[in-house]
Amino acid sequence: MKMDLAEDMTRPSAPPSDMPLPAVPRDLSRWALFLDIDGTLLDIAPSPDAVRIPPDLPGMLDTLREQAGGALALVTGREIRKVDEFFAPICFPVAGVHGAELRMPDGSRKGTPISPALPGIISELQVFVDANPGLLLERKARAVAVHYRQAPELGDEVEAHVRLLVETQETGLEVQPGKMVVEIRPHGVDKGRAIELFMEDAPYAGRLPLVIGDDWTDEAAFRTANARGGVSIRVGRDTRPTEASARLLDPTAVRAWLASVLESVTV
Ligand SMILES: O=P(O)(O)OC[C@H]1O[C@H](O[C@H]2O[C@H](CO)[C@@H](O)[C@H](O)[C@H]2O)[C@H](O)[C@@H](O)[C@@H]1O
Ligand SMILES: [Mg+2]
Repeated sequence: MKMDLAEDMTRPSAPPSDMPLPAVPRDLSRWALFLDIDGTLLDIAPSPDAVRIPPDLPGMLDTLREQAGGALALVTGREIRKVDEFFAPICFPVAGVHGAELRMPDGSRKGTPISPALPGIISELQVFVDANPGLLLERKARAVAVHYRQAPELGDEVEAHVRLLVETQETGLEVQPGKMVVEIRPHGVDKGRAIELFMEDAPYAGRLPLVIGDDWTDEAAFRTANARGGVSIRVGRDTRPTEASARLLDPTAVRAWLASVLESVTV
């Protein structure tokens, strides 16, 4: 059975001593904020559509964006259309599908081509999921995810099956493991590269990236933040290796920390 180390909420709540809590930035004009969604801003739920959006979260993020001169983006494995549903009516700049879709602050979009191999892989995965109760298929335009949260004992089998489909032929796709999920995303994209693209232009250019994330896909974003002298904050209680330099324990702590950032700049 796969270990979902990144989110075992039953563990004691003390952070590892070598990972400090992040300092609260006082001058938001120096920072560009890049925030992951699932497991960071939102608590993990039993299934992708069961997440709860805290009612005050969209407004708080919007105020943060305003206080940061617009230099905030959501960087997520979700599709942009799903992010818009979550935060409606507010439309944030977004890197969706682990960086395969981008919406810039002016509303312009960039996206990687859809792999011609994807429809066939999705059909095969649907058969696999139908044959294994508890598995759930999440379809995206450029990607697909097999969730095993309701059948954790199938984690290894899911990953092996997905790797077989993706890695034994030329697909232009890559396997992206996550929390109780194995995803397939376009080759050559990651959250770090997405942040680099945002950082090329106003209002992000010239600022320091501050990245908050909780999962394997966020490690590329942490590397980008670190390489640019920014701050990388890992969310979680476990001790798995990470390139982040600071830690917050869970999404509740993230939301409280972001509220404290706002307080420190608006007082
Ligand atoms: O990059 P993120 O914003 O963290 O998105 C990563 C994936 O998150 C979602 O799946 C995860 O959250 C679900 C809801 O809490 C949970 O049920 C699932 O087990 C997690 O893997 C989402 O469904 C994926 O599309 C995202 O790529
Ligand atoms: Mg996440």
